[in-house]
Amino acid sequence: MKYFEANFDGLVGPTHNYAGLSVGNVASLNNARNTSSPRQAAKQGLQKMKALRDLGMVQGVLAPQERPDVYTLRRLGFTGSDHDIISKAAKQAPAVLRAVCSASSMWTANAATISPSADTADGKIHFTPANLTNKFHRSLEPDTTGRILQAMFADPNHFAHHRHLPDNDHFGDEGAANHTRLCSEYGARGVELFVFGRYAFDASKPAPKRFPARHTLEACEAVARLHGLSEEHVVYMQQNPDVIDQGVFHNDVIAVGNQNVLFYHEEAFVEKSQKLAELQRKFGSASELHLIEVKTSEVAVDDAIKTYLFNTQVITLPNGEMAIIAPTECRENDRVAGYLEQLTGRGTPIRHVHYYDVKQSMRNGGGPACLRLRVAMSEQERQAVNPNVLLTDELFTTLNQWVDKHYRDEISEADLADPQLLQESRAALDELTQILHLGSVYPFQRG
Ligand SMILES: NCCC[C@H](NC(=O)CCC(=O)O)C(=O)O
Repeated sequence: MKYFEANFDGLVGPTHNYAGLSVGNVASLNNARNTSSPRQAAKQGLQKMKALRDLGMVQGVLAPQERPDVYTLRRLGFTGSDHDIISKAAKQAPAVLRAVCSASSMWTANAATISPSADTADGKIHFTPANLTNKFHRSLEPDTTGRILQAMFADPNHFAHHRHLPDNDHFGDEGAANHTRLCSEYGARGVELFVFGRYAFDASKPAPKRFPARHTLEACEAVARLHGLSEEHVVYMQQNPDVIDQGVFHNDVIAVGNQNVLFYHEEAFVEKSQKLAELQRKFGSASELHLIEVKTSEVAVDDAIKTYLFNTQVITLPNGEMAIIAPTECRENDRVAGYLEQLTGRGTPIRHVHYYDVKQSMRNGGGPACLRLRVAMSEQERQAVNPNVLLTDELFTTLNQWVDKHYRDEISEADLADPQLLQESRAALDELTQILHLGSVYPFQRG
């Protein structure tokens, strides 16, 4: 049977803005309070999705969330009509209003962790939404994410959905941004590499000092248990606390893998050689595992963070060759562009580099890899996916028209206080659930 990897990209929501919400994420803080363009952001995302589809990939769309989140404002004591609540929050708690307006669900690498059927005990694809506890604005995502994933992957014969882990920093879970599956081919059992920032229950272990480690070992272990993975096919690696302190808030800012390739920076991991040897052993010898290590002398951590060299997608094209999908920031940096140029000629499976402009997302610290959730699947499993979320030329046109109809050109901080934004957002999402046949996944549709 044919197996492949599908990418589900987050459609950027109508409230996309720069609120400086993510301490430890350098781009988010540097661009705080700048004016954003939701329309341009959504279109840049759609262009990348279309480009991957044109390369012959299976590409899907993951719907955004309802924002501003007035339900959370109600829980925080704001009362009255939705209009009143937003006005009061704008006056009394502007920082809270900014957080509940975030379109951060666009970074679907943080939506969930997914284990394909070849790896799980019951032969189903398993999904666990990430609880994203470390950032308030992101902790509002998991319930709706879970509903959207269930509406996309509904067939219980093929798909198993778990509830997100307990909402507490001890089980901080950032989803697939810290999870990499290595395998000889997509349909064969793989090794699932879980990367964490700290130990929740052992203060004697290394941890960053300046910026938070969002994801714990204990969260990784819980997800591996829920998904029915075998110990012999799982590796846990700790992120180097020093690079977290430089702004590597997720592993996908410093490493990316696909099939038999792991592309990572020299400084990415704690106990690197020992852990890579374990990975090598668990990977087995069905095919060669390519460990492509980028030295600090080739690209410094700082340049990797600025350009998102590792927040690239490494994809396998239909002809079996691999391509890197990079943000244009990589092409604009001489060192990084030079590195990528020579990489394609080095005899590794990576043969091509393609650059795309996702600047609206990059300014909040989200590159091409942050924008996508990967699901390795068989043709039979693909048949069980809600067909309306898979990108076609027609859906691409429909979604661009939908963006043109509903999205603002610009959003500044003051616009977040405009209650009209909630009405616009709900009207857009109501139409979107019809386009994507998702049913009533949003709180405003559920009464
Ligand atoms: N995987 C990339 C995630 C980027 C995301 N940025 C943000 O939420 C920034 C939002 C803002 O500052 O407006 C984060 O840090 O989790």
